[in-house]
Amino acid sequence: MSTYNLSSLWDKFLTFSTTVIDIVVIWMIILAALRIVRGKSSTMQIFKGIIFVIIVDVLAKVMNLKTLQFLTNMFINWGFLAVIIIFQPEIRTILERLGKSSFFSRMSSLSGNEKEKLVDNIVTAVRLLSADQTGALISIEKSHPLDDFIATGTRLNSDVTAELLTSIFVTSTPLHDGAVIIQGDKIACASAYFPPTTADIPSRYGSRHRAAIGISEITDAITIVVSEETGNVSIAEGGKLTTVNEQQLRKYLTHIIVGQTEENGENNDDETIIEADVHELQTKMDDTPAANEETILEAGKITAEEVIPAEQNDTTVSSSKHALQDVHEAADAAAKAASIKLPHKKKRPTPSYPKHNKSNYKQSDTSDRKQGGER
Ligand SMILES: Nc1ncnc2c1ncn2[C@@H]1O[C@H](COP(=O)(O)OP(=O)(O)OP(=O)(O)O)[C@@H](O)[C@H]1O
Repeated sequence: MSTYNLSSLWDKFLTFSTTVIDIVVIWMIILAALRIVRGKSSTMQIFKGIIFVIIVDVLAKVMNLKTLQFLTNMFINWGFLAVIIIFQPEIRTILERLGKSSFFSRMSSLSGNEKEKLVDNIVTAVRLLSADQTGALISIEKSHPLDDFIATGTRLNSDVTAELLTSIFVTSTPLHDGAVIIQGDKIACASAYFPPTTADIPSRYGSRHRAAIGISEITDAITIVVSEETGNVSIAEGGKLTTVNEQQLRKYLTHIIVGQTEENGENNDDETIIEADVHELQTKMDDTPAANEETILEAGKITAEEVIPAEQNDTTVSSSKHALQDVHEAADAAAKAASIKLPHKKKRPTPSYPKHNKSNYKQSDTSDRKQGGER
């Protein structure tokens, strides 16, 4: 084969490759833009309008329609400026994401076994925290680095184990306040501060849930919240909070971290968990239904004096070491039946607490300490 033929073949190959790269890049940009505008109906309409004009322009060129071509050209030339102005927030989001994304995120460097172990440890810890009604806030870093938030807490860089996670949130320990951040298979820090959301959310959600939603609005992290008040477990992602049970949590984390869906599960509702909003799932870890919406809506109107003192309940104070919790549960049940919402158990007046046995004193003390120690 002559040198001329070889060089012409090489030129053709180069032209073909650059055309393919060009098409792939444009396609990726369109996909990224679609992903961002999806769900925002007004932006989507404008986006569809632009695509329509581009199609008309191509057709006008193919069919050699001069006037139509002049009009679409005018629109495209000037429309470019208009698009930058109209899509300013979206363009900002794209650029921010490009800047923040770490292509080789810590999670992706873990082996399959390490990822499964990670899911297992998190789920076990959350189960224990939920059963104990110990409040917790755990964020799992995905592609957006959480270093800025880690800097607000106490650095740990320890392996993720269920034991360590549960110990961190024990209220008598110095690190329990704030959030734990998980990077890869390490607990990067505890006691981190997240900017709370300013969104209008139901009053039953306090600062812990606001912080979880807040971080999920500005990063792609998955944040798990365990409510101290109810033991409910929720996942905050993309500005949405969804209450989940243990099975749903495991399935969701497996889907996100290991990257696969459990095939044998009868309940194939990952998408529901991702898409459902705050009102939809109200399942406690043990599948006990949570308080109903009306009860919760009353929350703001209840004063400490309206708490039903433990002694007035029919319930006999249990001699078990969970006596205080039994009393709270009985009081909550009575209040729920009467369609009222009790304040958080920490805020109930002292007469609510039985003072009969040692364990009750212990828990009462912890409760007081907690109140003093909280931000
Ligand atoms: N901005 C924040 N960043 C990190 N952690 C926070 C933030 N705000 C509150 N917290 C944590 O949440 C705790 C207070 O939770 P609070 O009771 O107000 O919220 P909640 O949403 O009602 O949760 P719960 O159902 O557990 O009571 C704080 O002690 C702290 O540990």
